[in-house]
Amino acid sequence: MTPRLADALRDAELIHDGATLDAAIARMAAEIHADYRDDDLPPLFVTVMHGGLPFAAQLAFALGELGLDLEFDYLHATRYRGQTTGSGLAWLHRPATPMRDRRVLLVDDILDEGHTLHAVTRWCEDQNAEEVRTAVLAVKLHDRGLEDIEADYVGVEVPDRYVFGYGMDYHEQGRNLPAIYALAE
Ligand SMILES: O=P(O)(O)OC[C@H]1O[C@H](OP(=O)(O)OP(=O)(O)O)[C@H](O)[C@@H]1O
Ligand code: HPA
Repeated sequence: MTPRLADALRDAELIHDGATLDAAIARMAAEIHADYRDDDLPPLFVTVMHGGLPFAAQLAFALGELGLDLEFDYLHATRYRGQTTGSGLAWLHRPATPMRDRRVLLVDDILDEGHTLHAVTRWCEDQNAEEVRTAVLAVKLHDRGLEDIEADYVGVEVPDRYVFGYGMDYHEQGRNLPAIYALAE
């Protein structure tokens, strides 16, 4: 039987509340705006589904308020598939927009071991993107990650525990919680 979100939430620890995440996203938007505002073309803003969706939406509105236009696309690559440990990466959807000579900004919820961002960054580079940058809402603190994988824009840090909320799932539940929680240990 699928574990229930309500049971997990009862014992979970609140790691970052909504106000903290809003502030982190506003700061990231200011950094991104400063880096892209002089470009002729808008950045190709690629949401990594499913987890990146809520963060990407908030970040896109924050950038719109600052006056930075974006061209949207998305990809879906998953290695957790509703589980709490990762395995091989499966591509479920690749972006359709030609990337040649574009500045691509990949937007995801979490950088954990780094395999997902590494693979999707490499794929965009193989499409001859001019540049590929990454924005993640959360980075997990541990030393199991791929070497040399760092996001260009980071919202918050989370402890080395399974976290959920703000896009991240607990057995495909809880993605629309407006805060980040850690499962009880
Ligand atoms: O750094 P990593 O260890 O590779 O983990 C990070 C990835 O894992 C999650 O995706 P998931 O595979 O759960 O797919 P989902 O977004 O559809 O839930 C998350 O959204 C990141 O894309
Ligand atoms: O801690 C996590 N929570 C949710 N999804 C994830 N994908 C990688 N790590 C995590």
